[in-house]
Parts: sequence; C-alpha cells; structure tokens
Amino acid sequence: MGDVIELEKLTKTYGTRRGLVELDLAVAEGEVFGYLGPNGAGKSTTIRLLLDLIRPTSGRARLFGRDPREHAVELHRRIGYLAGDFVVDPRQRVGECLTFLADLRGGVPRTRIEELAARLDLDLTTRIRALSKGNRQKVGLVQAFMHQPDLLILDEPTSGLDPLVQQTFLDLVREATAAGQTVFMSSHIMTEVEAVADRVGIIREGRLVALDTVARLRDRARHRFEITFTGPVDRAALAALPGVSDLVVEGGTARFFLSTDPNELIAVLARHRVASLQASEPDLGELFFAYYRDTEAAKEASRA
Ligand SMILES: Nc1ncnc2c1ncn2[C@@H]1O[C@H](COP(=O)(O)OP(=O)(O)OP(=O)(O)O)[C@@H](O)[C@H]1O
Repeated sequence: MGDVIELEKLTKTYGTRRGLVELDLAVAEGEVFGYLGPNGAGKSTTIRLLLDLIRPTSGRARLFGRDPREHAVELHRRIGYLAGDFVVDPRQRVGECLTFLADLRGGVPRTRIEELAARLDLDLTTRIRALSKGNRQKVGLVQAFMHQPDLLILDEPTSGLDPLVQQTFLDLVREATAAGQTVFMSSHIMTEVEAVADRVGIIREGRLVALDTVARLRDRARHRFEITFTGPVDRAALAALPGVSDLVVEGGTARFFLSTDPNELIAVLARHRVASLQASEPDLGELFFAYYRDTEAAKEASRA
C-alpha cells in the first residue's frame, strides 16, 4: 500500500508569524492518523495546505501522489473534509444542505444521508440557523463521510459533540478504515485520538515534536495516581518503587506519577487498606512532557 499523504519540509509563514515549520510526514493508505497539538500549534495550517486552501511558503505536499494545486478538482472528489470552522448557508434546511453538497460530489444515495443523520441524531428538517453548535458539527460530519471518500481530513471533528455522539463518530471512523479509507484527524484531545488512531503526530509551535504509534507514545507517558489510605501512608515503600516521581503525601492521601507498569505498586497496596484509588490517563501535556524528557535524556546520553 502506498502513502496517501506525503509532506516534505512543508513550511508556511504568515508574514513574520510562523504557521508550520519544515513538516515531513507520510500517512499510509488505510491508516488513521491523529494530529495532536494545543491551540495555535499549526494543525489547521497543515490541513489547509493539504487541501490547497492556502499555499506553502516552501516545501511540498502530495496527496495520492499528486500536487494538491494542479489536481485540486480530481483530489477533492476523493476527499471528505470537515473544516474546523465548518460554515454552510444558515437559511437552508439540513436535508437540503446535505443534498446540495452531495450533488456537488456527484450524488449520494438519500438512504446514506438518512442513515448517517439518524445515527448522529440529526434532524434533517431543521433550518441550519436554528441548530446548536454541536448539531451544526453533525452536519459537517455527515457531509464529510456521506460519499465514502478515499481520504477523510477532519479538523477537530468532535468539537462541540456530546460524549454519546463522540462515540458514534469513532464508530464511523472505524467503519471507514474497515472499508479501506484513510483518515487524517486533528484534535487536542488525546483520548479520542488514541481510541481510533494507528499513529499520532504531536505538533507544537509549528514543529512536529513526536511521531509514533499510540501504544509507544503512551508507554512513555507518566500516569498520575491519587491514593487515599485508611491508615497512615507508607511513604518509604511508595518512594522506593521504580518509576515513581513527584510523590506528595497529605494526610492519608498520596499523589505521584508512575512511568512503569503498576505491578509493583499493586504489591505495595496489597499490604495496606486503600479507601480510594484514582489513576488518570496521561493528558496531552503529560505526553509532551514525557516526550521531551525522553528526547532530552537521549541527547544527554549521546553527548556523554
Ligand atoms: N491567516 C493567518 N494569518 C496570520 N497568522 C495565522 C493565520 N492563520 C494561522 N495563523 C497563525 O499560525 C499559527 C498556527 O495556527 P493554526 O490555526 O494552524 O493552529 P491550530 O493548531 O489549528 O490551532 P487551533 O487548535 O487553535 O485551531 C498560529 O500562531 C496562528 O496565529
């Protein structure tokens, strides 16, 4: 299988402001690629460059081996795109709007639109202007998925959706990949990306700072624990555990990070009575931190 997206030193500056700096990236056919980064990192800039909505300052992008500028019409037929700021005519009814967009793409069976709308709990008879932000986002999702494009490019697809609808969205992504479609989705929420993505790229200040499988990135991250004991905290035993850092004990509660598997922690806990235990998944900030810590440590080691 070839690469559907190939980016080489793709760079965009807005006047003197950096948008994207020398991005090298390849996304394979059938892959779900999660593109993560905080606000202003350069996610939308990358996506707009892919679609030829803006032009690169230097470097190049290829979609299906083709230049997005020269082959825009042909490429756009093969792409389902959800913009971060999806806007449609507010006077139209949802059904009219979707049929109009479907016709632009050479037609989509009415049953496909109805099925997607039903799954997302979207009323086709409502006028766009009367929709909440979340329901507008659903219109954006239906129009991106409805023609079963080879490549889905989704900019913050779950923004404004409630958790139930987010799950439906993830199902749609899984079905798309089962059908051989490729998905490139941006997000600033790690959990939704890790649920479906094969690989994740993390972008910060216009630069790709991490690129790996979800499993390997998560292994690098530290998990945060908060454990309340019914008796006194065995601080020494916790501090001696491999992978424990930033241990803070307050009353009967211990808070710390763990960067290894929890087996030895569980062995310590088994010797005490635990009133409550919370283990949180590493958030994006944690992941950045873990990544930088490792790369800095690797650089130090290679210097030594
Ligand atoms: N049209 C523009 N003119 C000037 N600067 C811009 C323009 N568009 C984006 N930028 C700048 O480029 C940088 C990257 O912005 P971009 O919108 O790509 O980030 P993002 O990762 O999509 O963030 P968000 O999650 O907030 O949408 C930011 O510093 C932003 O201010």
